[in-house]
Amino acid sequence: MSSHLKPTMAKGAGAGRLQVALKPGHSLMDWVKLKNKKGPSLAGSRRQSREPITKEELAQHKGPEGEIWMAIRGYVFNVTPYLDFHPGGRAQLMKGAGKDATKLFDHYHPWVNVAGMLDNCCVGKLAP
Ligand code: HEM
Repeated sequence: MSSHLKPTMAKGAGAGRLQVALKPGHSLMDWVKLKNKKGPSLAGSRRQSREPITKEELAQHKGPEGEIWMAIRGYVFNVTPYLDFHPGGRAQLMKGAGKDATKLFDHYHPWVNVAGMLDNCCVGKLAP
């Protein structure tokens, strides 16, 4: 095997990969189309509020019923519509439900542009 192929192999089929099979119609492209569709935002009940969100309010949105919220890098996102689109699966994403998941997020994929991918799901800023 030529050496330039090694990183792809390591990230792909090899051991330690936690990527799941997504349901049909739930690819990254499908998500981008859905989130960019004209219409109401995907932020859910609180609707991209200017009022910062406290840790207590965040903690009320951890399921199993209602919306699932998650704070990453200072912003709170309603990840409910994204659950079935997450390449790491629902269970992994749920680990951060109702809390500041920045550390978990950066542990698995610091390169993922959360603000770009979940812009339409942003509920507001996390209160300091
Ligand atoms: C508790 C929070 C989270 C955890 C524990 C988590 C975990 C994971 C895991 C285990 C994978 C599979 C990594 C692999 O390929 O082996 C993954 C992939 C991915 N996750 Fe998450 N994730 C979290 C939150 C998020 C959020 C909020 C987003 C939305 C922007 C996101 C977007 C992605 C993307 C795009 C991939 C594919 C990355 C790639 O293949 O380069 N994740 N995640």
